[in-house]
Amino acid sequence: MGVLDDIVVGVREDLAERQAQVGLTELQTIVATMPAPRDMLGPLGAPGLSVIAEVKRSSPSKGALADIPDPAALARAYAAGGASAVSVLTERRRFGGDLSDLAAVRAAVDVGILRKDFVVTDYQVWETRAAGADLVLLIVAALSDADLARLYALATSLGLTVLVEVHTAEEVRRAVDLGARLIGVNNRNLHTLEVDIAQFERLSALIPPDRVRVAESGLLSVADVERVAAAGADAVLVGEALVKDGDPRRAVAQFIAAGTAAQKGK
Ligand SMILES: O=P(O)(O)OC[C@@H](O)[C@@H](O)c1c[nH]c2ccccc12
Repeated sequence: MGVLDDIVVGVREDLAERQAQVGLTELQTIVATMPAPRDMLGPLGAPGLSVIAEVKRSSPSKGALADIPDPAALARAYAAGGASAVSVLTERRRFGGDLSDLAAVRAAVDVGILRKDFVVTDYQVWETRAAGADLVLLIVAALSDADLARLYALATSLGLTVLVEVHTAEEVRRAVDLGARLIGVNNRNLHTLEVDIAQFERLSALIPPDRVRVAESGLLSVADVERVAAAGADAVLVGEALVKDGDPRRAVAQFIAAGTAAQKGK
């Protein structure tokens, strides 16, 4: 089994526990009382490079990255630096995240929030919406076409913006056929955990220009951000470089400025 399949097994076990605590009907009742999620395609597709800044404690590839005792404080720094959205990892076993991190971030910032997890069931989509997220990640490599289409339709009907994640040309085709408006190229192969920023450069050209393009993972320096911005990225999704930086607010602002200049220089 690749790493991705392994992770999904654990995710399904944890999910069964949460589902035993809070039923689907209860989630639906909560959602019915909530305001609509924020529009995210507008801000992410706007001129200039957008940053989606991630709250990430650890990862299967790198192990522990940062303790992050106060996710809300980190999210506030990201927003102050100009991040268009904050991504919150809610997977527990490998990434050290939790839905309570998302709730804390929701209470702290007014920018968009992406729930970053391995969503494979309808229940998780409702859970994402009930937690106050505006965006949800769907990973093409983890889903059949039928599941991908069903989860995409459900998320969209709940007002969520879906970030559809791809890593190969075939997955780009599946995302485009689905009608995905927001497509993220993960530079990390989730089966082997290998990272190659050139993956964005290769696949970006296959994504129609009317879609919003996100470069994800492995962007560690200003030069990395400039490279993907010049290759057509509308937004970048960054975790490690920001959680390890002593001044995340400055780091976000610097990525936005450098990436925006690199887009113009194309
Ligand atoms: O920490 P990095 O290399 O900047 O990566 C952030 C983000 O792209 C990464 O966390 C990620 C992208 N897609 C995922 C899917 C599941 C878990 C994690 C991810």
